[in-house]
Amino acid sequence: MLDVKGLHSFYGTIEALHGVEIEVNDREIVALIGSNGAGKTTLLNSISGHVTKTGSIHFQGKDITKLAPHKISRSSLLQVPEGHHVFPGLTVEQNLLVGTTAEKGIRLRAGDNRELLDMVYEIFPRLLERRKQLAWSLSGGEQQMLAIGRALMGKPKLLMLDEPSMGLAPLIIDELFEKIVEINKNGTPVLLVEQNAHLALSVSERAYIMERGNITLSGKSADLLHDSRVTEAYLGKQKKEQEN
Ligand SMILES: Nc1ncnc2c1ncn2[C@@H]1O[C@H](COP(=O)(O)OP(=O)(O)OP(=O)(O)O)[C@@H](O)[C@H]1O
Repeated sequence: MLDVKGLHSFYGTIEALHGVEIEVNDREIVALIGSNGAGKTTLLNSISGHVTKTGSIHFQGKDITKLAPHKISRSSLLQVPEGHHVFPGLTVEQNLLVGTTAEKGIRLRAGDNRELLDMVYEIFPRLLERRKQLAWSLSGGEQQMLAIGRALMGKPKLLMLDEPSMGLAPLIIDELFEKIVEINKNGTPVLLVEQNAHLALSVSERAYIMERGNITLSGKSADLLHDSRVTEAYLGKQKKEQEN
């Protein structure tokens, strides 16, 4: 499905990723874990075509290494960036309809997209309740659901989520992650960037641990959940954050 080999990514002359290799298979949730600055966002942005790189990225057997970002998203490899990016002055439903434009040209009429809207509303009933509300008036959790819902409107063949739990209260995070599992069970593979190692490992099949631009550990999430190297790295990060 997604196969990244020997990936080196650059900001100007600075190399941020040093030969990263990951793969995501059909139907999997794969987690990418690491502390601040490890290179997780850079990896997602490299896959979606926003960062200069060398190496190779294949998606569904096609070489997408050199494709422009809009062409990559047209092949239904869709990314939900960090932070709850919504169009604040549009309603919930208008935000969702914008999600269909990447693939098919502009079509902002609900009627043309009824099935897709119904599918998103079934996963996120809260968005249905709030469909006429302006997006700025939603809570952080609802905005994150809307950002994910908008990506679902593009019928992703792979969904890349960057820190969906960022800034959300624990109960909302639990609800959001149940939805992510549901989306995956409906057939969409997910590459999930998440600093909360425990949460990420609990919902994923496999995981990669990133440190300073390298993958340092990978394996089945169930095994990594009990691996002292993971626990220690995660607790180390928490400790550092508490000190700051
Ligand atoms: N636009 C940029 N220009 C220059 N350097 C950057 C840029 N974005 C990220 N970096 C650097 O690349 C490295 C990886 O950062 P990245 O944001 O990918 O890490 P991350 O694991 O996603 O961390 P976070 O959890 O903070 O988002 C860091 O050293 C960071 O300072």
